[in-house]
Amino acid sequence: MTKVALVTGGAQGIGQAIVQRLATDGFAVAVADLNLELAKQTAFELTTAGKQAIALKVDVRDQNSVTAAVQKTVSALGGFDVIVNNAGIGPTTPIQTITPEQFDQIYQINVGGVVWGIQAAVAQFKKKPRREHEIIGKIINATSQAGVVGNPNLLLYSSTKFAVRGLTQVAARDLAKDGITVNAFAPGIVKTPMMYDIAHQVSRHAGKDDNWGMQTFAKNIALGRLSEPAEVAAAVSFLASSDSDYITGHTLEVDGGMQFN
Ligand SMILES: NC(=O)C1=CN([C@@H]2O[C@H](COP(=O)(O)OP(=O)(O)OC[C@H]3O[C@@H](n4cnc5c(N)ncnc54)[C@H](O)[C@@H]3O)[C@@H](O)[C@H]2O)C=CC1
Ligand SMILES: CC(=O)C(C)=O
Repeated sequence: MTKVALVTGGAQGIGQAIVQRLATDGFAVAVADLNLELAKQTAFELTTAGKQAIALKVDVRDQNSVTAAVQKTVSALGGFDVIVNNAGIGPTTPIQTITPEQFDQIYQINVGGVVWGIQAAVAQFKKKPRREHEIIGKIINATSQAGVVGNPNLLLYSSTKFAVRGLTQVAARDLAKDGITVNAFAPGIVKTPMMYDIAHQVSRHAGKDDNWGMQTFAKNIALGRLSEPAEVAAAVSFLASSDSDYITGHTLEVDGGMQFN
C-alpha cells in the first residue's frame, strides 16, 4: 500500500526538497504550509510529474489547524505513516532587542508546532492495527546545528532547536511501546530563503554585504561548502524509511561536519 507523509513548511526550502524526495521514494505527500499558494504550486509540480500530492494550509502555532491538516491528509490520501515537523522561523535576535512578542512567536512555531504535530500524528498512528514490535509511524523533527551548539545572534532560534532535540528524546521514549519512532535532523547551512535572510541580517548588523554573512557561517564547515536542500532531504528519506526502524530518539546531523558528537 502507498505510504502517506505530511511535511509542514513543505512549500519552500528544505521542506519542499523533502516532499519532492519522499514523493520520489513512493510516498503520497501532503504539502502543508502557511503559504497555501506556494504549497499548491509545489503539489501541482508533483502531480504533473505523476506523483500523488495534495496542498494544505496549516498554521503550526495552532493545535486545531495541525490536527485538521492531519485529518484532511488521512481523508484525501487514505492513511498516515510519517510526519515531518519541518516548519520553522529563524529571526536573528540580538539579546537586548528581544521582545515578549518575538519570544512567543518563535517558541509557538518552532517548539509548539512540533508538539502539535507529534500529538496529531500519534492520534492517527494509534488507530492502526499493529503486530508486536512493528513500527507503525515515524515522527521526524527539524532541529539544527544551532540546536547542538549555541549560535551567536540566534538566542531564541538556537534555544528552540535545543528544545526540539530534547522533546524528540522524550517522545521517543514515551512512544516506543506504541511502535512509533521519533527522530530529528539537524541541517547546517542550507541554501534556502531562511538562511539567506539570516545571512542578510547578520551582515547588516556587522555593516557588511550579504555574502560576508554566508561566508562567515560557511567557515566552520569541514566539507568546505554550503548545503543543498536535497542533501537534507536525503537524510530525512532514510529516517522515513524502514531502513531506520531500529533508530529512535536520535538527531541526525547533516551539516558537512560543523559539529562532531
Ligand atoms: N536553512 C538552513 O540553513 C537551516 C534550516 N533549518 C531548519 O529547517 C527547517 C526549514 O528551514 P528552511 O527551509 O530554511 O526555511 P524557509 O523559511 O525557507 O521555509 C520555511 C517554510 O515554513 C513555512 N512556515 C513558516 N511558519 C509557518 C507556520 N506557522 N505554519 C506553517 N508553515 C510555516 C513557510 O511558509 C515556509 O514555506 C526549519 O525548521 C529550520 O529551522 C535548520 C538548520 C539550517
Ligand atoms: C538557520 C540555522 O539553523 C542555522 C544557521 O544553523
